[in-house]
Amino acid sequence: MTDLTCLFLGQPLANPLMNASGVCCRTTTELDTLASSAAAAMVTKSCTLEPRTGNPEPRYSSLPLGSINSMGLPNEGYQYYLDYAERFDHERKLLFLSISGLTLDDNVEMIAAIREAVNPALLEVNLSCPNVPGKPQTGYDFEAMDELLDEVNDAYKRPFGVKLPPYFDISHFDAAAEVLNRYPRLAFVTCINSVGNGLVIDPDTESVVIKPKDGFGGLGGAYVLPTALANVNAFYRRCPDKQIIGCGGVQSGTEAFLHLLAGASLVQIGTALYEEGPAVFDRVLGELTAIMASKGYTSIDAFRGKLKTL
Ligand SMILES: O=C1NC(=O)NC(C(=O)O)N1
Repeated sequence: MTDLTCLFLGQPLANPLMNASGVCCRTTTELDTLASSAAAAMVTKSCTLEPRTGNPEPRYSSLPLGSINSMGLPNEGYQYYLDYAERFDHERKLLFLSISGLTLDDNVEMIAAIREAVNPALLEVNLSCPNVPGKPQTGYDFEAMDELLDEVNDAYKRPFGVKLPPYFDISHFDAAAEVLNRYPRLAFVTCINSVGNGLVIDPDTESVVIKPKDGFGGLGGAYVLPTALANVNAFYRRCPDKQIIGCGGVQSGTEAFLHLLAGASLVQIGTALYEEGPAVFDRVLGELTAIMASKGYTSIDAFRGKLKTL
C-alpha cells in the first residue's frame, strides 16, 4: 500500500500537493475550489495592503513549454484573505496566507493584523514578485531581505516562511541561506517563484505575447524545472532546520517525485493548475502513487531528500 501522507511543521497531511500562490486563489470562489480539491494544502494569492487590479491585460500566456505572466499582484487586499482564514476549517486542509507588501511598512502593517488572528493560517512572505513595475524583488537584495525578515521575526511570534525567487549562482544560494538561517522561526522556504523577466516572442506576429512591461514576465512550467529543482536542493542542503516547499515545472507525478527527491516536503502546482483546473491534483497524485509503487516505495520518507550524486 502506497502511503502519501507527510508531515509539515508537525502537522500530518494526506498528501504533499498544493497550489502555487497566484493560481486559482484570488477569490473566495477560487479558494473554495481548492478547499474541495484533492490537494492537502492551499495558499492564497499574495496580498497587498490595499486591493489591486494588477497590470493591464493580456498579462498571462500559456505555451507548449510553460507560461509567462505579468499579473502585477491583482488581489482583494489583505483583510479579505484574513477574513477567509478566520472562517476556514483548518482541520480540513492546511491553509497558507501569502503577503507581498509593496513596502516594508506595508508588510509590517499586514503582519500586525495577521498576528491578532484567532484562527491563523500559515504566513508566507513573498520576497519575489517580479512583475510590479518599479519594484525590485526583495529576494535579490540580501540586505533588504534581512531587514524585512528581522521586522517579521520581531513582529510575528508564530512559525512563518518565505517565497524565494530563483537563484542562479552558488554564492547567492550561500548568501540567501545565511540570511534565512538567522531566523529559527522561519520554518519553511518555498522555492521558486517564477523565473523573472523572460521574454516570449511569437514568430508569426513578430510580437511579444503579454502587454505589461513590453512583454517581459515571469516564466513557469517546463521551462523552469531544472532551476526549481536546483533551488529546492540548494536550500534543502543549506537549511537543515527548515522545510522546503518545491514549486516550478510540476506537470505530472514525475516532476512531483523529482521535487520530493530533491528534498521538498510539499510540492506546488501553478501553470498546470491554471491550464487543467483542480483535477490536476487527482491526476498527479495517481501518477505519483504509480511511480512510488513501481519503485517499491511505500512512503514518501522512503525517498524524500535522498537524491543521489555521482
Ligand atoms: O510573486 C508573483 N509571481 C508571479 O510570477 N506573478 C505574480 C504577479 O505578477 O502577481 N506574483
